[in-house]
Amino acid sequence: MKVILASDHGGINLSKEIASLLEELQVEYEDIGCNCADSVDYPDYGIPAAERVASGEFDRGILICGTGIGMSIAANKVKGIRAALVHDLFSAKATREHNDSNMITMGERVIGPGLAREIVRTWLGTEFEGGRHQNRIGKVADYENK
Ligand SMILES: O=C(CO)[C@H](O)[C@H](O)[C@H](O)COP(=O)(O)O
Repeated sequence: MKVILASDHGGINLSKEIASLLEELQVEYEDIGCNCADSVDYPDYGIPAAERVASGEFDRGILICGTGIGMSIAANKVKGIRAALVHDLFSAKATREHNDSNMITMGERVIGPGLAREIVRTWLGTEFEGGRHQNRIGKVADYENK
């Protein structure tokens, strides 16, 4: 599995934590930044990351900002992206099983690194259930393709 990782300045510390988790798990990943202390704009990182998931270059993406909300809004504008804002373990599992989410977003100002690491571990390790959920995400895709 190939994962793309991105953050704005509000998510930089958590992003480094998640990068080290991906290394521990031996997951192939690319960190596209921001890797900076300066204030930046989350769409400048979230949208390019989402485009690279939508194109098939990466299987999954992890986006981090202060709240996770800005990154979620931005990523979900990209056709083919199902980005879930996740701050608990139940949602991390459910959004893979039910939504086949291909990106998650988290907020460094919302949760600590221990929970964030468990969320990523759970999300990466959970399969989509298909069935009735396939019909539902299909309806979203149909709307997106109109
Ligand atoms: O978009 C966001 C809020 O939904 C992100 O959390 C940003 O990281 C946040 O807005 C950045 O805020 P700052 O005051 O410019 O650091």
